[in-house]
Amino acid sequence: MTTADGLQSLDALDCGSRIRSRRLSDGVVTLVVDASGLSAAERNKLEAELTSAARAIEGVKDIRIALTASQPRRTLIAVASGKGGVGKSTLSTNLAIAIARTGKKVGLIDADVYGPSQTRLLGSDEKPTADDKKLNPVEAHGIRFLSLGQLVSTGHALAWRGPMASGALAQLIEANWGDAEILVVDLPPGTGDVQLSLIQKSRPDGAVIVSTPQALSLIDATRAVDLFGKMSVPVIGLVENMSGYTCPHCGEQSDPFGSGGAEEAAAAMGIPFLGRIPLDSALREASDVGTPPAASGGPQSEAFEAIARKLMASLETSSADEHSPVEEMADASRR
Ligand SMILES: Nc1ncnc2c1ncn2[C@@H]1O[C@H](COP(=O)(O)OP(=O)(O)OP(=O)(O)O)[C@@H](O)[C@H]1O
Repeated sequence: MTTADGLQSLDALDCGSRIRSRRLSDGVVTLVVDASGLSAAERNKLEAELTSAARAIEGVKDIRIALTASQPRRTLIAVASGKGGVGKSTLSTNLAIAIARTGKKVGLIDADVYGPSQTRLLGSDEKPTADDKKLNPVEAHGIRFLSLGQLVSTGHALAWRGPMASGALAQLIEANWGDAEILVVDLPPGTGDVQLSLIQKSRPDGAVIVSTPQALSLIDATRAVDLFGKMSVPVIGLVENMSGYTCPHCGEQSDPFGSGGAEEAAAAMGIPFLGRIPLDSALREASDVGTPPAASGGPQSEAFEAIARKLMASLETSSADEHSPVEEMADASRR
């Protein structure tokens, strides 16, 4: 086989399509190979396969292989709350969509073992397919998503103990997220196994904590902030949901759950306040029928867009500056 034929023969290997460039000069083969999405073991196997094939080419004395990964680094954002029912899933859905509308590729993971609701919120009952035991996320409203709710039949309880729930979460995180740049994870309420497993195994880049304005919810939100702080996950900020109500009939403003409590609590904890989402029956109705307001760009989407902008600005600051304000604030909340 001639040298040129030898180099060309590498294409016939299973991994041949990953070769981005090849050169043979003075008996040295230099290959640039795309190793995107491969585990460490798979990268070693790929390197060994190419080395042995290149060694068989006539006149080859040395082989140099450069493995590159074109896959973007993914930013993992956990959305958490201390208490249930405060609107964590509603925020996760609409925040993910609002970020996607800024041009980012976004994935959403519904890790709420107690009540996965993203299939309803996104109006999709499509089941994910799988390749090589990896789940393929489903598309809806400009984002991709996976939910524990897709893995069980509707109305059936997820009676999972900690390790099972953590295993299922790992399956969702290690799915085929392709070119997704940001993954938003909708966590169950509280500070239990799923939160700990996510923090320990996947190290989120930041956490967004949701609370309603009243004291009981804020006390629990403080616990969630404390958990992330203790585990060195920067708390990006606190969102106040169900804040202020405008009567659709008479237009009177009222505050059924109080007002401004989350902003004060954020200041007291030394973490940023990301904004408030009004209590709005139109938001609940749209969520119930799987038409997330953030997707339409109407009046109900404004609060989510503003929070998405603050969150993105905070992430950009923290990636530009190694010891970012977010981390400093997380440090402050740890002290
Ligand atoms: N700002 C809001 N205005 C009106 N209704 C809202 C608002 N936020 C959430 N809701 C409604 O409150 C209910 C609970 O919201 P959601 O499921 O998002 O909360 P959660 O914190 O994720 O709950 P869980 O603890 O069950 O996971 C839903 O019916 C939702 O539509």
